[in-house]
Amino acid sequence: MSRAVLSLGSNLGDRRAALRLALDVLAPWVQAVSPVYETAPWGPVPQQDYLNAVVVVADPAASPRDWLARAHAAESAAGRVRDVRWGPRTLDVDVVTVETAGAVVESDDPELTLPHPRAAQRAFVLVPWTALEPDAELAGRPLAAWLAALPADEVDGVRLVAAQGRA
Ligand SMILES: Nc1ncnc2c1ncn2[C@@H]1O[C@H](COP(=O)(O)OP(=O)(O)OP(=O)(O)O)[C@@H](O)[C@H]1O
Ligand SMILES: Nc1nc2c(c(=O)[nH]1)N=C(CO)CN2
Repeated sequence: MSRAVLSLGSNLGDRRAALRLALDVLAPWVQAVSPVYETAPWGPVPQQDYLNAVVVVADPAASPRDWLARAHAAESAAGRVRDVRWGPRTLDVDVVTVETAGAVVESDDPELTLPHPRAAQRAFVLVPWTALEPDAELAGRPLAAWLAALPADEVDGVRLVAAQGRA
């Protein structure tokens, strides 16, 4: 069994529609969908607030590359154009972590680095993931510990807007 945690984000166009589209593309594999949060932009690029959520997906046969391909398929369905790094986008789907047969996959391949190297610094990933799996670990450390290490204003910048995954 392959199980993955995917992060969804949108801050361009109809943000709710983009998250819904991602859930539609990923529907065959979705096990759980977090609440939706409105989040202050992370990173150096000034831009609009995002809607973010996290989904847990599973598939007996998927490889880590399959999850990346499915993430990219969802982004393409939302018309994502790749331009500015960390800039605004209709839909961003990142592969946060993958488990195969219960073991966390580790990879330093630039095309698919696992676990995602910046997830632990992102309240917009940690808060929705914690809502789904409060006892989960990332890179060997509980999510709560990563969150406690972040500046309070970054965590406060993640605001619940919809209690269920369908925004
Ligand atoms: N865990 C991962 N999840 C998604 N993409 C990844 C991952 N590891 C490496 N990549 C590579 O990163 C490339 C750029 O991805 P993307 O455009 O989503 O980056 P970004 O959202 O601007 O920045 P970030 O990677 O910090 O989220 C992708 O083409 C992909 O091959
Ligand atoms: N809050 C928030 N900030 C971001 C996000 C995101 O999904 N949420 N995605 C980015 C693209 O890399 C850059 N900054």
